[in-house]
Amino acid sequence: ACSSKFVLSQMHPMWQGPLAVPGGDRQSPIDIVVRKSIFDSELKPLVTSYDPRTCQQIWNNGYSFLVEYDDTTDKSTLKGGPLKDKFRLCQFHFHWGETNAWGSEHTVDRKLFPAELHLVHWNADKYSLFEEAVMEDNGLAVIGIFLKVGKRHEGLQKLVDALPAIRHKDSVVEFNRFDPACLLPTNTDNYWTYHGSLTTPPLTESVTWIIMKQHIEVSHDQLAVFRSLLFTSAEEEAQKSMVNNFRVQQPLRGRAVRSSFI
Ligand SMILES: NS(=O)(=O)c1c(F)cccc1F
Ligand SMILES: [Zn+2]
Repeated sequence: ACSSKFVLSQMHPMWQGPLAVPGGDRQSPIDIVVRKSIFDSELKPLVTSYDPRTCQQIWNNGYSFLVEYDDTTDKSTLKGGPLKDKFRLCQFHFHWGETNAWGSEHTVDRKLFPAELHLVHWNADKYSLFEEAVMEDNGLAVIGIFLKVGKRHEGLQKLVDALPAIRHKDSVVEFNRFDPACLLPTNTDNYWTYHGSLTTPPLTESVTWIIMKQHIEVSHDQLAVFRSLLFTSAEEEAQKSMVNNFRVQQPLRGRAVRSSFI
């Protein structure tokens, strides 16, 4: 699975990261200005094919919590949409705030959501490992899904129930048979797409972002459990609650944001 050692390299909750990234003209996240996005009729519907049996573990990496999948075969894949190649799911994780007023990384016409889900995939047609793909400009495809507070998300509850076991940084528990498809919105045909970067170190500009127009709903209590996680390990004295683990928005630098819908 794609061990996100990359994310380990930063600890600070309101991580701002290096001010300038070498050649950083396609950084993420960004604000999506709807009226400036360009409808592209060539954009296809997304094709996801996820096998819950490839779900392996859930762990706290000191920045977010990750659900990791076995990406040694083509069992859980993403294709279609803006993508030419077939991508393998390696992990999904979230970003959230200390209150419901903010927490997402991307925004839509400056609208902030309380949280954002990222499903991370790498280009298995061109590369053989996540660690390799992450350095290439067509290496990764990340689906971004906004969370809103509302009714309880039944599918998410299994994941929420596992969080107390990984309260501290570097804790991991076995986690099987979770189908990430249950976290997708009902409509996955409407999305924005643009070329960007990882939003955590090493910030490599290797990501085709696919941001869903339709959000999913989770309950206030489910989100509160996210905030019960800690940035700090069991050994550390001061416990810091894991909140505001999002990056600040980055300049568009002339990039086009395309939409799959009018
Ligand atoms: N946030 S993000 O989706 O850009 C991301 C990745 F794609 C890969 C690893 C860590 C990470 F945080
Ligand atoms: Zn992310």
